[in-house]
Amino acid sequence: MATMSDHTVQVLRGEDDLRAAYDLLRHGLHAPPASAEDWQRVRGAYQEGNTLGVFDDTLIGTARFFDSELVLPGGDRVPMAAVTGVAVRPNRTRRGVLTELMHTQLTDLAERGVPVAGLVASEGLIYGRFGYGIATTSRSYTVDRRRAVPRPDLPLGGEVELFDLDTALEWLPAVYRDLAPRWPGMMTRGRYWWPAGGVFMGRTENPVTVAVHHGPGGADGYAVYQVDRSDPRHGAVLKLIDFHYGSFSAFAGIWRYLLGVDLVAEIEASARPRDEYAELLFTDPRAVRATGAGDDIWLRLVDVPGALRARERGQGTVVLEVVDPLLESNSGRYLVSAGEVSKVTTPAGLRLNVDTLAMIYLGGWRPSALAEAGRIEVADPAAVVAADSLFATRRAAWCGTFF
Ligand SMILES: CC(=O)SCCNC(=O)CCNC(=O)[C@H](O)C(C)(C)COP(=O)(O)OP(=O)(O)OC[C@H]1O[C@@H](n2cnc3c(N)ncnc32)[C@H](O)[C@@H]1OP(=O)(O)O
Repeated sequence: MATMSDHTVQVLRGEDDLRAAYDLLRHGLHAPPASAEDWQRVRGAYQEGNTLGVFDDTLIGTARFFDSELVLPGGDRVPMAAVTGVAVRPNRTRRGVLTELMHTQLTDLAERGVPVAGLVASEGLIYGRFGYGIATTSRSYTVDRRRAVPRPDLPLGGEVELFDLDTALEWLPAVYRDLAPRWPGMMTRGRYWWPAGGVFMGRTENPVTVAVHHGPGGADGYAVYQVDRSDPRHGAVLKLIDFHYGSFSAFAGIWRYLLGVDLVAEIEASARPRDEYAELLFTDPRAVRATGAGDDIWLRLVDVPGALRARERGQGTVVLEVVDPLLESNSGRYLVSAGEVSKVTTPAGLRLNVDTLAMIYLGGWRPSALAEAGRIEVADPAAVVAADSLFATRRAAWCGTFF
């Protein structure tokens, strides 16, 4: 495909090469080599033609993606390349191997016409230079079970049924698919997500339970969890591994169930939506304690005008000058309003890099905050006000899917 002086980048197709790519990833992440059984489970996540390998005398770098769809403000979806499996052999880092991979992958995605790419970053310094920006964020919280009493006005919720993980994995894909997505930034989980997603959910010594909530129309939410009893001084901690629902009533119903699980002192909810207000559930809002916050999904707008057109936009008109050194055809000035996105030659009110555009794309950050921080150059102060209103969303953006 592409060559550097001492590297070649290729699409990996053979079974041995794909397995080597998975082992290289595990090595890079300091995980032990995969057993034959692990590999058999994860193999299905490798979508044909989407895994790159860099070689010198051996495989020294890899990256792959699988097809997904991103839920946009307004509810429409766009195809998203979900990028994952990125690693460079530890004795070959910092000599441009990832750069080569990212350039090859993004050029390929642009040729395929994929409008956006997304990833979950292992570190914060890696992906900005390739045009990725933090598009969604999350907060983590714990609930003190003994203090958490449901408010009397809380919806009652429905019945909860319990399953072990292997049984649940047979139909959980359909439950997740049929839930109404509540947050911009959520993604579809197709057949290439579940093999690795299932392994990820089961990665604990403790039994994993799946609680499925049934509302009037059938399954409308579920919580995958494990209970950790390793610290007897604190009592057991129920840890949510995957938690999705299509309505507030399902949210409340699942919480009612979780509060009833015996021996549990605390319930830990990690990487949840910033506006998932568990505080609203309980008579004492301080039963909920925020324990952290962080970046969730990073996005790369591969086709800037296509991506901008696809999302619902608020009131206002602004001319944005976008700078994209890696995918040059994105660079230029765009008039953006509720009804129009078009390339123009008129002066721009705001100038920003493509990674910063990804940060405002799902409403995850306010343009005015980014302007204040120097991430957006302001030629016309009125353009900041317009951009705030154009890109605002009703709910905080959240992805909630690990890959
Ligand atoms: C989506 C996912 O899969 S996330 C998982 C990512 N993988 C991992 O974290 C596994 C462990 N890490 C690695 O395998 C490698 O260090 C990688 C893939 C992160 C980086 O690969 P490299 O080949 O070293 O990157 P490359 O040499 O192209 O670096 C390009 C630039 O980014 C910088 N950079 C790369 N990785 C990092 C990092 N982790 N921290 C800080 N800077 C970094 C380099 O210093 C370089 O900067 P420069 O151009 O100013 O010199």
